[in-house]
Amino acid sequence: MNNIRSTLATVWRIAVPYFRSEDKWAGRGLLAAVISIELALVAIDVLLNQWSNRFFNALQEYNFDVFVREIGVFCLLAACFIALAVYQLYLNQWLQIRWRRWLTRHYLGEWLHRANHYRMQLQGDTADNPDQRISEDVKLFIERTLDIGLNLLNSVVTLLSFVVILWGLSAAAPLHLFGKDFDIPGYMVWGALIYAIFGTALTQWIGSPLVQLGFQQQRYEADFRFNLVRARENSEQIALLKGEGAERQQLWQRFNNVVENWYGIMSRTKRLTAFTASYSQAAVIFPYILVAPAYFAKKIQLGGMTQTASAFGSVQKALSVFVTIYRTLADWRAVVARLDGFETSIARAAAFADGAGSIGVDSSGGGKAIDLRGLEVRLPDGKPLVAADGLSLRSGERTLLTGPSGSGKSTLFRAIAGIWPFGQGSIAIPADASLMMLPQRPYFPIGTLHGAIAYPGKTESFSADQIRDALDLVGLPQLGIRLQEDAHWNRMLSLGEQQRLGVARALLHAPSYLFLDEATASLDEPSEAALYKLLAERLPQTTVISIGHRSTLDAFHQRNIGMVRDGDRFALRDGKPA
Ligand SMILES: Nc1ncnc2c1ncn2[C@@H]1O[C@H](COP(=O)(O)OP(=O)(O)OP(=O)(O)O)[C@@H](O)[C@H]1O
Repeated sequence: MNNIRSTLATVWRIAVPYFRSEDKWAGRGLLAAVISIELALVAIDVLLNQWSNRFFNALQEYNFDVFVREIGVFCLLAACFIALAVYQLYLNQWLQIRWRRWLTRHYLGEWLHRANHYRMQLQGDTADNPDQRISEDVKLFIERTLDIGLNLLNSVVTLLSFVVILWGLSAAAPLHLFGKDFDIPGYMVWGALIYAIFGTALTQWIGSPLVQLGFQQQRYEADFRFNLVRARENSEQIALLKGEGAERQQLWQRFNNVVENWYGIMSRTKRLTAFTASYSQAAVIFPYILVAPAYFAKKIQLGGMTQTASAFGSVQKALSVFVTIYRTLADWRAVVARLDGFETSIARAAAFADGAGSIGVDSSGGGKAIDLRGLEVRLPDGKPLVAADGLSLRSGERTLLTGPSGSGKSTLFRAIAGIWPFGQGSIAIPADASLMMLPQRPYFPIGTLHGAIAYPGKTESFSADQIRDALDLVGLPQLGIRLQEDAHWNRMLSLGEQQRLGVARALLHAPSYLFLDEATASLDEPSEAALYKLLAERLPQTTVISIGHRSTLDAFHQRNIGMVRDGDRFALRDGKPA
């Protein structure tokens, strides 16, 4: 029960913001329309139930006039039913896409906000495969929530309407057994209730493992898909290392998880279907058995019997809603749990960004330098990595940071960029400063070369001439004619060419602080020197902080800072490490 309550609370938390958003009037209007149509459909069911009494009585009495009139009534009811059903589906789908559009934008906004996506990865796998959450789970959540909600609403209203009818019919056809009448008020209603309770309890008992199995299935499928994509992305490395065998084996292992879990689902579903199919077949005949004695004792007519059977069917179906939607319900709960995990993980990542106990980045200061105060950078598990108290990166100065591999140079850059929360102390950044990080492997979105270089700015922020000039400067004039070509540039260009493009990007954006993390390490020394010279000439106002291992870099920097071991961590010292 607690479980159900917490699932419903989560559903409420995920669903309600849309109906309070800027699209609330469209959302509320469509929802109201869909609900109203559902109620109208139940009303038609009630009318059809009464119709069946009149129709079958007319047949039994060979009354042709009534028969013809009732055919007309049926056609009218059926036409209304069809029109309502068509529009209900149409409006329901319309609501789904508007709701999904809003929720997807909301999640994209939160996920891609201030490095939340990166911190979520650092936190472990509470929100594995965010792509699945944002694309598939949002869609399923909306579809299933509407489906289940409408089903439940239909059941409640059907129940209320038909219980009254069935109660009346029970009085008209008293329970007649062994030649005697038993006076049990509403005995058909009780019959339907007992039947439904029995069905629901057994369904829950047989089907409950399906919730967990469904959750796992989605996870294994997403894992398998993600690793296929990863193999595709790294196809060159795999081919060069002749890693196809290893790749096949680990993909196969992941796929085996999918298969094994699927066998579990199959065997459970088989049992559940055997039960639910028997249950619904028995439900067809059960009311006839209950009223047959009264019918054969000539206490009711054929119409009364048919109406009773159909009313019993409606009450029983409404009461057994759980049995019919069990599979959907199981999937839905798995989807709700995943979206809940995703939201929690985003919230934790966001809290980390500005919470206590993590590194604080203050970019509202009025100073002229980036100041590290009491900074202690740690690993996610809390182990100390770098102590950097009192370091000041003064405006216009060019600093080279050196130190052993794994000493935490890149992580220090991440902390300054504000994406590494683990640790304590603060980093003050001048309010008007713009920071740009150039890593060893720059990232280029798939698209035109023009857009890839302008990234993260908009394509139109730079003219084709500006981009061509920058390409000439970094030694890639041959790319000038390919600006409009769509490609996966990270795959197409050599690492050295990508690094030159990274420098072109920096020239165009002209940040006030430029951090180069081995950003030219794949180039030969003369080319690297030429690029550093270019940066000094073209960006004289920019403060440059580089990480690099080559001694030739010294010539382009005024200051050297070394990382030296200090107990269980590294500390910063002016000058090169010994
Ligand atoms: N996401 C992470 N989770 C756990 N440990 C990490 C993570 N990222 C980095 N580390 C660890 O932090 C340490 C410092 O890594 P970092 O990349 O900052 O070193 P570096 O000095 O830049 O090394 P290199 O010169 O080889 O590039 C390494 O031991 C690394 O394994």
